[in-house]
Amino acid sequence: MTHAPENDLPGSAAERDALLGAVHEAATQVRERTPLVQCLTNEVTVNLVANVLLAAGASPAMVATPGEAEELAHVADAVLVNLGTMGADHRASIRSTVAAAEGARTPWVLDPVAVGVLSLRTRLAAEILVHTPAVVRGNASEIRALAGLASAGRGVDARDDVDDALTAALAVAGRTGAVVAVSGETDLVTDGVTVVRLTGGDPLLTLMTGGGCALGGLVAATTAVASPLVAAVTASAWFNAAASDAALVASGPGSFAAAFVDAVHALTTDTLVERAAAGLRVGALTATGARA
Ligand SMILES: Nc1ncnc2c1ncn2[C@@H]1O[C@H](COP(=O)(O)OP(=O)(O)OP(=O)(O)O)[C@@H](O)[C@H]1O
Ligand SMILES: Cc1ncsc1CCO
Ligand SMILES: [Mg+2]
Repeated sequence: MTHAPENDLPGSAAERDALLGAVHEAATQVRERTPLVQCLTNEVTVNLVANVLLAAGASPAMVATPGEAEELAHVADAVLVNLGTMGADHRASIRSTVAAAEGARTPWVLDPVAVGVLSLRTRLAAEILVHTPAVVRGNASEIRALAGLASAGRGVDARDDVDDALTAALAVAGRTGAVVAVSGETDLVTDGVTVVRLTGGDPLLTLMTGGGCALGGLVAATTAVASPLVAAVTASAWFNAAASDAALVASGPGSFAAAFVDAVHALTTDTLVERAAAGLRVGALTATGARA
């Protein structure tokens, strides 16, 4: 079932306050519990993903070799699966690891990099989506492609608008049971009923390779300590606030990347929630488009 974006109606102040409280608790728990996040990520951005996870307070493990990746999925607190580069070993590990994570009830997050552009990864994404991911996190073009809608995607970067992806996000959430998080100038997070939009951040995030990949990593870390919806909202808010802080001191994309990792680390949970409150809108849908 799909919904028109205009059927997404504003939520109450109480719902918004409850979500902000849950964001505070989730960020606190990431730092207190240091979740072990197994990352099957791409060769381009692996270092940034690990550094952002460490800066946030999580413990990354880039364990992606067939034969041991599925073993760690039983022990890890969460798993990130990123389709950015598609070597044969990576594909084999992804298949066995998502099955292991599902069996062990370890939450896992899919980042469907460039799905819709290339058929090998598009087929792999469809194949693994049946293994109950907690969150699917991608840009608007990727989420549209996952839903089987026409997408303007050409490479790893989005060519579609986040608001155009709401219908697609709802379709993917309905089909997989996952929370869907769409990143862009405004981020959108939905479980198929609640729709959260977050503004903030900085365009410099798009000139640093791996912004989306690292966001997927932080979403995964947070699924270890919070519900998938709260995890995706917390990670998005954390990125938006840290990017704004980093942009104040950076002189370009290179220094921004270093400043961004510093800002992820420096952000207090109180400040994170204050900044999230300034850029967060909560809405809800029902099957008929009426207020839930
Ligand atoms: N125009 C923008 N202004 C502010 N923040 C943005 C903008 N575009 C994207 N972002 C932020 O950048 C981060 C990464 O999102 P993006 O949509 O670029 O992911 P992606 O396309 O998957 O990136 P990647 O290149 O890592 O694959 C998110 O936190 C998002 O909110
Ligand atoms: C640039 C690039 N190419 C394959 S994966 C990747 C990182 C952004 O998704
Ligand atoms: Mg991406």
